[in-house]
Amino acid sequence: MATNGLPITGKRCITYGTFDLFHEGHQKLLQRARELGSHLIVAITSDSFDAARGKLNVRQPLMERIEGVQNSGLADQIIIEEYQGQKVHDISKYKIDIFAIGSDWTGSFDYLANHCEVVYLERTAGVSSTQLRGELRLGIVGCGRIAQRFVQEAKFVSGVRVEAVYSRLLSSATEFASRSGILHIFESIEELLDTVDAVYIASPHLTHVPHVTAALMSGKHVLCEKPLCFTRQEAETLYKLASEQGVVLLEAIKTAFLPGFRQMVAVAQSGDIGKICSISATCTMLRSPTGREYDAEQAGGSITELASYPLLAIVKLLGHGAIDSVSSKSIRHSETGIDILSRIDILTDGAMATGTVALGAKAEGDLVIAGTKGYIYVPAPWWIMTSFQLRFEDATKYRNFSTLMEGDGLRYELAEFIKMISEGRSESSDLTTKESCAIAWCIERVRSECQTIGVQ
Ligand SMILES: NC(=O)C1=CN([C@@H]2O[C@H](COP(=O)(O)OP(=O)(O)OC[C@H]3O[C@@H](n4cnc5c(N)ncnc54)[C@H](OP(=O)(O)O)[C@@H]3O)[C@@H](O)[C@H]2O)C=CC1
Ligand SMILES: O=C1OC[C@@H](O)[C@H](O)[C@H]1O
Repeated sequence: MATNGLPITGKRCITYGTFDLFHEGHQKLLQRARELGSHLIVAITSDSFDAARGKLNVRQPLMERIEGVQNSGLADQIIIEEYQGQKVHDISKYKIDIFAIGSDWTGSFDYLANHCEVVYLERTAGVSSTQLRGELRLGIVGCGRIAQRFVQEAKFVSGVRVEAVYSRLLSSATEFASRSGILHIFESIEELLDTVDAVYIASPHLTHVPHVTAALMSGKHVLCEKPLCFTRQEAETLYKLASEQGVVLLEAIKTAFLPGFRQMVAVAQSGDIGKICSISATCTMLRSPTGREYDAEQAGGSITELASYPLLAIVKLLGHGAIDSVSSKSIRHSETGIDILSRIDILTDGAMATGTVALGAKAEGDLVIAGTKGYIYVPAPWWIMTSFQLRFEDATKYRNFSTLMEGDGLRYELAEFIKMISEGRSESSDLTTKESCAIAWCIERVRSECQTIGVQ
């Protein structure tokens, strides 16, 4: 008898894994799996499947991981695992007798016992891909709403451990640390910086520049919440400092790192919609007038809180060097004076863009990118996009795109940050230094020349 062209002489065994940085533990596991039968199939996870299930810090691309398994000489056949539920299909397709997997998964695959024998293999103690990748010790500065979400998301990114926290108030940091299982709490940012390899700055806007500066000065990699700063000069100074110190500085505009946004940018730039001539991006989030976002002393307002998102789309799609003019109009809050709704207009040679942001008005948060041949429509909330549609004059010729986004999306920026550090890269193509500086420049122009058209 033959299955997929392969003769069967005994039991057929299958095992699954990522096999990143192929090591002795993998070798021994495959050896044990091989001894269970006469034909061993090794299923290696595809890059996109790993990303979709939240395994975001795999060092080697699929081809290199395949090579690692091949070089072991232990696999009779290698296949790729691409989707959830594939194991059941594989067992039937390849006429599998035994499903084998490391004992760290004990219990997880008992459901396959209806299809074949399930064996959990002993793992080699003291060696793992995680160990080989090493774990970056991350400190968090500020422990408010975004930090709370971030610390949960960080659990899904391998190669990093949130180790310490510093906040303005020791009581806040202590409470946050005990809720999140963080070991070290510090009363000063300097003490925190002494203990970690990298920091995530999640404190309010006006603290970003001093905190980032302190971290870079002490040679730490920095992931900083948006907006990184309010002027181009500040942005350029910070990136120069990062480069001089040989560390990574990344602005955490989460949208830039989402699989959906990456794909949308690629489609927009593919020529399918022709030449981009107009962008309209709206981002509104109602916030309490008593919160940080309405506090003028803390640089509150719709522009500082939300403009990073539309500006990211505009700068990414029109080009960081293409912007000729930036202007804006705002409606302000009668009591605090902050802008509760602002419209930013950007012109380039041959294209125009509008970003609308609001903390005190609600609108459809969609994104429309118009081109000479068609347009892209991204439904609300586009800044955490998971789908978009390509549309044309002939309304029947649309194409739908959808991508998986795990959690609330923050894990992707962290995964890119960790990858940059491990690969010794100072630039991310998702959000380049120049793009981040251009966004800071637009915020600077808008803040200095904004026309108030009324109060509410
Ligand atoms: N990417 C995203 O989706 C989001 C990004 N953000 C960005 O993150 C930043 C923080 O926003 P958010 O979490 O909403 O804010 P919060 O007001 O909820 O939290 C801010 C935290 O910073 C602490 N803090 C205040 N001043 C200082 C200081 N001088 N030094 C250290 N810590 C300080 C406060 O703690 P304490 O009790 O100690 O004063 C508080 O825990 C903003 O810049 C915002 O734009 C915000 C939300 C979402
Ligand atoms: O960037 C943001 O996105 C999420 C919101 O909750 C937050 O206020 C804003 O800063």
